[in-house]
Amino acid sequence: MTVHIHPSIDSGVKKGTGNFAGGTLVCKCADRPVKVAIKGDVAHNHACGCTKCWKPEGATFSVVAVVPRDNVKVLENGDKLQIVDTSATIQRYACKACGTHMYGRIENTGHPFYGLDFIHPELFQEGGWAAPGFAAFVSSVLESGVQPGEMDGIRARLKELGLEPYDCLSPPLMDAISSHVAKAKARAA
Ligand SMILES: N[C@@H](CCC(=O)N[C@@H](CSCO)C(=O)NCC(=O)O)C(=O)O
Ligand SMILES: [Zn+2]
Ligand SMILES: [Zn+2]
Repeated sequence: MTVHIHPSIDSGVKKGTGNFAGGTLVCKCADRPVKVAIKGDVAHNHACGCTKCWKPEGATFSVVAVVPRDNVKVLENGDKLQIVDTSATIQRYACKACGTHMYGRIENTGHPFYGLDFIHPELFQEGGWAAPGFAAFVSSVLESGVQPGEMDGIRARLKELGLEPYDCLSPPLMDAISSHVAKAKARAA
């Protein structure tokens, strides 16, 4: 059986150019699409199996990356944006008309990833952004209706695509989170 992960990587992960200067994210609306300008390339691009990240129709995973929040600017039709879940750590700004998440922002200044916004690079009207490098929250796809018996095939396909599967974030990102927590604890002691 064919395992579908995400339309932008199902036929292979396309390498970034290494010098992507940024571009414009565009939602799916034919009328008055929301446009968001991003300066510079994305970092920590990954496939995410969590239930909160936006996935295009039929995808099992999202593809999501981070950029500095100061590099994100709503260009057009920002009146169509609304926060999906104001209680979530990542406040995802989605188009009210088509549901596409345009960027996700962390407002908690104490969060390890404060200062970084989450975006979906497939929404760039330009190509060449840094490719996804791993898969995160893989076991979480079970929360979206994937059957346990499908997990071996999903993990095997992710490996085949060169996206090492993790059930949380990648080791470098988990290390960054724990280092941040350790420093915060040391400061408070
Ligand atoms: N099993 C849960 C996991 C959700 C989760 O913790 N998602 C991560 C990663 S999102 C980008 O990689 C997270 O940081 N979430 C914070 C938030 O979404 O606000 C599920 O699947 O829902
Ligand atoms: Zn839209
Ligand atoms: Zn996610």
